[in-house]
Amino acid sequence: MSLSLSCSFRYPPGFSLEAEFATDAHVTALCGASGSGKTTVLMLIAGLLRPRTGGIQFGDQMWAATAKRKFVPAHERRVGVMFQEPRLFPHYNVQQNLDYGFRRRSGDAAQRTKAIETLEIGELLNRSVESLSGGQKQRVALARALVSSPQLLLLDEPLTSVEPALQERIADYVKRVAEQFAMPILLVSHSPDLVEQMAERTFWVKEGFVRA
Ligand SMILES: Nc1ncnc2c1ncn2[C@@H]1O[C@H](COP(=O)(O)OP(=O)(O)OP(=O)(O)O)[C@@H](O)[C@H]1O
Repeated sequence: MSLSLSCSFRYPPGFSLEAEFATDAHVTALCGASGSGKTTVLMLIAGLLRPRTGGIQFGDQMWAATAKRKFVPAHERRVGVMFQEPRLFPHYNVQQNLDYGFRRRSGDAAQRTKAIETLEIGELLNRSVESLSGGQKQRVALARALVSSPQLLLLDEPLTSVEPALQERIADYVKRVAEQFAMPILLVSHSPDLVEQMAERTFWVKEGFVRA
């Protein structure tokens, strides 16, 4: 499944972005310094921001085309997003957070079991989200995004708070999910090492420019 962006965006106070790239890799990375615009690209793809000019296409679906005044809203794109700060439901426990992702999009039971095992969250299922560490929350958020079976998964700095011993395993797992479940993944990272481990294709983001 291919994703292509040819668009621009500007935050009112000044930061502007131009993205011009296309990929059909299982795992694609956007790599760049802090403040270069990586999260802004993810938000445009997720439909949480609207391009100022140009368009965004995923497979045969045109998600945004400013010339045609077309904009498909976030909830119609079936995109899973894991933000840098895990956005879990604080009043639900871990199990209930996973159930939310699973039921919402009739997920795959084998994938759910595998996600729990690989991310080592089996012992956390009855814990409240508030009691988890940053790395534990990140693993739960990643599992929730995976079990909701999106057609595209966006991960913002997925392994930053995960301890190094687990990072490699999770990186391998994410790669396998992208291949086996036909779920392309676009991830954002400032770490070239991590990107090298996970992604088949990398695009560099520099001061608001992303180019193939
Ligand atoms: N809501 C906003 N309003 C105005 N400017 C913003 C807004 N959100 C982000 N910016 C600015 O846009 C630029 C790009 O931000 P973005 O979050 O996309 O960068 P990033 O590469 O993901 O950074 P980091 O790696 O630190 O998360 C930054 O200069 C940031 O200050």
